[in-house]
Amino acid sequence: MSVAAENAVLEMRGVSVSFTSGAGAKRRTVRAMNEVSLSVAPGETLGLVGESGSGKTTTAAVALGLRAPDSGDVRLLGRPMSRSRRATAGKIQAVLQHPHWSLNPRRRVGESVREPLTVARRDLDREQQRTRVGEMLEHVGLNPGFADRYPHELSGGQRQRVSVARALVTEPRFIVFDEAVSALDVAVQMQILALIRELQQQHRFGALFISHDLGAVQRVADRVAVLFRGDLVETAGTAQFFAAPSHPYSQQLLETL
Ligand SMILES: Nc1ncnc2c1ncn2[C@@H]1O[C@H](COP(=O)(O)OP(=O)(O)OP(=O)(O)O)[C@@H](O)[C@H]1O
Repeated sequence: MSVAAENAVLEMRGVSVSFTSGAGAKRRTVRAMNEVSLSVAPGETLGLVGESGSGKTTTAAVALGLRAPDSGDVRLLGRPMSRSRRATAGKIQAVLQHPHWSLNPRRRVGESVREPLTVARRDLDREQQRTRVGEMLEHVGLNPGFADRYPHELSGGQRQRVSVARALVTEPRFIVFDEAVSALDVAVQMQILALIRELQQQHRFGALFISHDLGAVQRVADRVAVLFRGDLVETAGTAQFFAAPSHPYSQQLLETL
């Protein structure tokens, strides 16, 4: 085991997931993940790239403890991954493509940011939780007064800042960003990517940054892992990957950049 894997926040070893769909002659099985091994160290961002259908979303679901693999080993902070929400509460968070998947449109954003605390930080009373929410909003560059607004009153970039605040509020050790900037304008993407980097330096969370956008990955990731039809075909340092990708599929991906 490598030194990085020993104290990894997330580690997958030989993880496989298959899906079977259809019936009779149309029945088919897809290997969404085939013996995938990867690790994410504290304070590190692993970029995960690959074309549509390569297994990125499935890998995210396994990394978040939402899907148990058919085989292989998944460890969070050195312990076997639990699928119990209570066991992982506060330790893992996700930032998804569309803030409306994590922000309830009928709830003021302060309540959405507070919600993870109600599960993970029962030691804090409501007032303490509200104070923490205000601090978090400021931390992601929003006025604490945004807590009283509804998601539709915010711009796309502001909403994604709220999603980042919600993800960070419990001080998680590991965050999955799944196409987290893909729906934003380029200028706003840059701001959010810079924010993620800045927050990571302060909080040292490990991150899995999933994106089909290689430019975004180049900006935010320390290492890059490439999925091709469920196989992890290459893992390399970001500079090395973009300068000289070793796998033919990686080279092909970079040609489209
Ligand atoms: N619930 C499911 N039932 C059947 N097949 C599935 C299911 N989820 C995923 N698959 C298949 O598994 C493979 C990997 O899918 P996955 O969504 O993980 O890829 P992806 O890289 O995230 O794609 P995209 O970028 O389009 O979201 C695909 O062939 C997909 O069709």
